[in-house]
Amino acid sequence: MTDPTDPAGENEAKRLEAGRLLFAKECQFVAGAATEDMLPELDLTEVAFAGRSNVGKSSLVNALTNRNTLARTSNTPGRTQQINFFNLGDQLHLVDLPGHGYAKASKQKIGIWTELVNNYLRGRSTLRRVLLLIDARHGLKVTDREVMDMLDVAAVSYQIILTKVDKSNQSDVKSLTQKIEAELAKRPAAHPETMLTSSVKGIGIEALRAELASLAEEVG
Ligand SMILES: Nc1nc2c(ncn2[C@@H]2O[C@H](COP(=O)(O)OP(=O)(O)OP(=O)(O)O)[C@@H](O)[C@H]2O)c(=O)[nH]1
Ligand SMILES: [Mg+2]
Repeated sequence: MTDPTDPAGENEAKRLEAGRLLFAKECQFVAGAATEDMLPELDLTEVAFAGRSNVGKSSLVNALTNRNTLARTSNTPGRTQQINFFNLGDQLHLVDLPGHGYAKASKQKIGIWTELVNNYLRGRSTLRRVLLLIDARHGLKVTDREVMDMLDVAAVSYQIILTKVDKSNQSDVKSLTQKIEAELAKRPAAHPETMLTSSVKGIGIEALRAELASLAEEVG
């Protein structure tokens, strides 16, 4: 759709180029924190990938950075068991979180991860935005709304990212997006627009790179 404030699409082209440039930079694993005292220094702007187990957080980090094995992925919910930090070109930390909610792990382990993740999300001063990933087939679940409530209370900015859109038909994805936007509109703060992605098909990846580049640039 043509943006009336950018009829020739020049700003959009610039945004996409900034995304391409940022994500062409080297991306390196920095730290895996299983406890709060293992979190790295507060030296870079951070964007965190949150959401239920198996929603595709680690896959999205890999798709964005164009690396198959940077973040480990699996069919089994509960693959990521610590907070993994990746340094992208010394400009941004991409933060891959363990899943909220159901995972094939013990109750005790899930409790420990949930507390670690929630404390990170609520209390990290360099955390610029949380990408809350939602499986496009399933929509918002109780645990997602709990995370949204927590972030609203903590005044942390979050953006809904629908994942695995390759597995749904377009009209279902469209109506889910509208439903989510309507729900977001009732919440206390404004939230960036919901984005649609598929790590497998590469859908929405360029657009999300551009979005994250704009966050990396806004430091200061
Ligand atoms: N079809 C399809 N499958 C996907 C997509 N993204 C991820 N998957 C698959 O979904 C499964 C889970 O992906 P992960 O990236 O490990 O999910 P996660 O959210 O990191 O999971 P946890 O670390 O367990 O919380 C894997 O089998 C992926 O191959 C996608 O866009 N499309
Ligand atoms: Mg993972």
